[in-house]
Amino acid sequence: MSMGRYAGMTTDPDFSGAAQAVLLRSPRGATARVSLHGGQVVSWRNDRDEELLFTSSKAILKPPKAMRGGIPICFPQFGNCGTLERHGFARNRMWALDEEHQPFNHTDNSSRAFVDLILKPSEEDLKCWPHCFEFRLRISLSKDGDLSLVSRIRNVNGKPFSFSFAYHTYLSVSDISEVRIEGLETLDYLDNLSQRERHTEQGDAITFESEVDRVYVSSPNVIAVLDHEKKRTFVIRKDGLPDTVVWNPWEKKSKMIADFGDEEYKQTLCVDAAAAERPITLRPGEEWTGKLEVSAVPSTNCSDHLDQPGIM
Ligand SMILES: O=P(O)(O)OC[C@H]1O[C@@H](O)[C@H](O)[C@@H](O)[C@@H]1O
Repeated sequence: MSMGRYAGMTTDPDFSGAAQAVLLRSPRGATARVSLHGGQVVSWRNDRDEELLFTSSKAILKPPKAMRGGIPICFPQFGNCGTLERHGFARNRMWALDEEHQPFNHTDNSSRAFVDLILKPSEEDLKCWPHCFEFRLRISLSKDGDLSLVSRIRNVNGKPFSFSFAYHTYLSVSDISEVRIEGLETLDYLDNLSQRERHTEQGDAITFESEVDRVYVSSPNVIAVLDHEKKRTFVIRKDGLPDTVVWNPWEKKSKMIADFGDEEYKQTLCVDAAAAERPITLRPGEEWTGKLEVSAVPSTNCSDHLDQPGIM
């Protein structure tokens, strides 16, 4: 693996998974670990070394399946809406470092630690999803430790293809009953717990008392997840991704998931920037970009962050 051409990046000697991983370190000491298996962010820590993403104590760190936690990439299918394995194959594949290192024009890299990964379909992938693509993923940490993921998917096929997508983000929270989401009020959502029936959210911030599995459609590009007990707010910004998926398996479902602890539903909330309701279609030669940026800020300062409109 060539090092040094990626700012702030080294191989990760501490990662106990079987796949190779890299460690990003921001100038102020925040870190992110990225596994080449799945192109998955498996850890994100602030400059006080507090972990901000959830990893299950029962997570299986060995391929072929994605580890339970961090940020698995769902592509080319979100959920079970299609013929592929749930959430598509990208999260279960080995990614490579992108040696071509193409410039991502919209990003100022001078103060970021970053790594570029690439996924191309294997012969096996093409048998179940016969579309040639190049998926470039840049994962970066800003000077202040904000985590960003930029995906660029190019159609290198002779025919159009369509896909759905999500950054399946397992946030670490103190206790799910102390958490609320602001920014999804009054929106329509598809309820995965009742055959994707369409409902409209009430006017209040979203809180949690039971299993939730919803696709909020056409959601705003900035939302906030407030953790009252930790006095921490995650500010989630997205671009190119119309929907937000909110998932917590709660008590009964947790017990049915082999690589998830019975009580761990209390310590995590999945909030995914996604293109889930309507697929994205790319004509030959076209490229799509979908961005996610997550900041973790003390709740008292979060209004400053919510006022900042742009992403990356
Ligand atoms: O267990 P998996 O395949 O990682 O999926 C976890 C969950 O991911 C969520 O995004 C889906 O909305 C849920 O329906 C699903 O159960």
